[in-house]
Amino acid sequence: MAEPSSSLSSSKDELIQLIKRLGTFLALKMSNLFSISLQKLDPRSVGAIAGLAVAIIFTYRLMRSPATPPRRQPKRQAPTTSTSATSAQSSSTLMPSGVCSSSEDSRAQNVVDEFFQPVKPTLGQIVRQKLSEGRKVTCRLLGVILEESSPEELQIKATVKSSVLDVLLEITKFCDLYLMERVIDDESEKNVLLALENAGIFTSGGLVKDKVLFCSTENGRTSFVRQLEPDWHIDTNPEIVSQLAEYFEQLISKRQCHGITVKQNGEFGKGVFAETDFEEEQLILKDQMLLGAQHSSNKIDCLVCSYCFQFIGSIEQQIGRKLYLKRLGVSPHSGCQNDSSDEDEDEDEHFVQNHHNSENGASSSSIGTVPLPKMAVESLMNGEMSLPYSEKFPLPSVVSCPGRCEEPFYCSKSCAEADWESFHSLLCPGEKTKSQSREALLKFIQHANETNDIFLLAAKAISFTILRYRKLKASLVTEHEKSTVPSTLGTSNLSLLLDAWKPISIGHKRRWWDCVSLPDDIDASDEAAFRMQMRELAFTSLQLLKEAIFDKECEPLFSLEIYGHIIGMFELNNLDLVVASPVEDYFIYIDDLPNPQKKEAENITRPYLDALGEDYSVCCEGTAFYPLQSCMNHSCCPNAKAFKREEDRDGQATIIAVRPVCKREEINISYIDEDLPFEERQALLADYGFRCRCPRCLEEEP
Ligand SMILES: C[S@@+](CC[C@H](N)C(=O)[O-])C[C@H]1O[C@@H](n2cnc3c(N)ncnc32)[C@H](O)[C@@H]1O
Repeated sequence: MAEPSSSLSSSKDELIQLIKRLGTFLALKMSNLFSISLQKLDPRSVGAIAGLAVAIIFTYRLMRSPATPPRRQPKRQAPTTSTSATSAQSSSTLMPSGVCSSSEDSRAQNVVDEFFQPVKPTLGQIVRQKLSEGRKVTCRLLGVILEESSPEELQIKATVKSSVLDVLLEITKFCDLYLMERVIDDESEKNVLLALENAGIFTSGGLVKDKVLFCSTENGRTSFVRQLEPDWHIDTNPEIVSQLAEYFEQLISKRQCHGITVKQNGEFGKGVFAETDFEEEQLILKDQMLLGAQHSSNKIDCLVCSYCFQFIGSIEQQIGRKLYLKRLGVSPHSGCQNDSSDEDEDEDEHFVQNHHNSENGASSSSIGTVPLPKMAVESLMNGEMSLPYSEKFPLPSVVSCPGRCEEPFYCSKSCAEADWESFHSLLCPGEKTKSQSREALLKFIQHANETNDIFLLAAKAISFTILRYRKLKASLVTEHEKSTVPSTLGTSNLSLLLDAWKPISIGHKRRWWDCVSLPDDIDASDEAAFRMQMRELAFTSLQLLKEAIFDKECEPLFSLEIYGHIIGMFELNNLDLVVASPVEDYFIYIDDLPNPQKKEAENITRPYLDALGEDYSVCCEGTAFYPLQSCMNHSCCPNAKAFKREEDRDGQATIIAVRPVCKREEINISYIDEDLPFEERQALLADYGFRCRCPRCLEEEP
């Protein structure tokens, strides 16, 4: 074994100093790294590893997900999202994709490496081991890759540390590496790029210039990291690491749920942990959704506020509207209508007949729907007719869209304004829209309704980010106008966009077409072609959206990569949005009345109940992304569940303890029906990209 060189001893001194300054955990981590390098590597490599070790001290393990999730058939049990769109499933048009990703190449390389395991591990193997097979790494430049330690120095020159070059090149071989730094001016950017170029990082290593990112603030770096979601981030500034946790602290304090915290769970990314003890059935968290949408097909059944998702109007309006739309034959997908005017006379006949039946105590509600005459339906809709005891179930009155489009309705002016400000102003096909083309918008909406309504939620995510970006920019302009400090405007558009994207960046993501579960009717041999079709479907949807709301300053948002990751985030994180219907409560109330009130009330309500048929009261159904709940990991023996109580009548997610939870315990929910047998559970969880190793699974594993 070669002797340590002098550069090695100075690196060793540097490490000893750092070990003294830092806590036991970090010291252990670093000394492990160092001891391997001392024993197995030649001096040059030892110097390189030691150089990187200085940086790794402040690494932050981020959002780690398994590199190659095992994929199985079938499926998630209750896909809250998207998944596969019907129009894209026809096997006759399936084409093999023939695509081989760079990550597949590097995986192949890994296998080869492992097969021919040399006696001494190579530098590549050690780096890989240290990064625990992480596939994406972000790293700051100052003090880690570069000799310089301040942005001011970069204005004059930039010098790549020779001691880290080998490790850096090694990382670029199997990881997606992004380098980032705060710079003061364009000259600094040029100096950095030149230094990296001269060091051969763009030629010998796999790095491209686009992956060297510059921002004008320290916060910008945090935003980059959030956006890129690396497995590892390497930094010299411990504040950056703590900033990454700050967002969740703010959310927790806003929701006034002080009993929890979000931190790395040490195995599979973020997790939610108890900060206090919880009793069985105690509320752990009420999480306000970040993005949510009612399913298109559910809009006929329930009229809800498009922002908070509570039922609106009145019991009469809920029933009348549903019967009215049913009469018109409105299809949730096409919005098409059948002319039913000729049938009115027949229906009057039915109504009389049915009314008699109900007076005789006969019920047809379980047999099928019995249509009502037009007038009876319309008088319910327009408030002329009121149902007995409906005043016991008051609902907020309906507020229309401020942009004067036909569709979203709200429970209050404040919800209407909040929706307008956050999402809808860009997506409104009404006359006051802020989109660039109402026609294009209508085409996008129609395409989503005909294929997959998850695209409507993805559009919300993009609109949300653009509108946030514009607000952030406007507030910067206002600040600049007030102050005499030189403006940083113009140099920081990307960092501003990343700030706007921050709330969405935190969700665990994979590309939709890579993680969407394979539908039952698609043969495993057609999987590649199916995934290709999903990608193409997303591409078409994105083009339509682009025509409607494209914004040059937010161009990165309109890439297929981002669009795919947004939808993939819904796939892996979303909860079903469920709000119970007050119509059900109403009919139960009538049924529970004592006689003779019950009989009198039923004489009026029975025809409506019969006309509604079996699905007389349907919940509001949709899908939503919840920022805190989405950090909860899965267990087949969970200590919590997402559960709507009687009083939870809006779109918030409610997480309840299912057994006593102790302080510092991780809060787990089950993503699937945990009563299923072991193999079925694992098959369903494969769609989330992991194999469960909770205590129950370990015990039940054959
Ligand atoms: C809803 S997210 C949970 C939060 C996630 N850990 C993060 O960092 O954002 C779901 C993802 O977390 C990971 N995950 C959750 N529970 C897990 C478990 N029991 N074992 C392994 N990975 C898990 C999987 O990658 C899954 O797709």
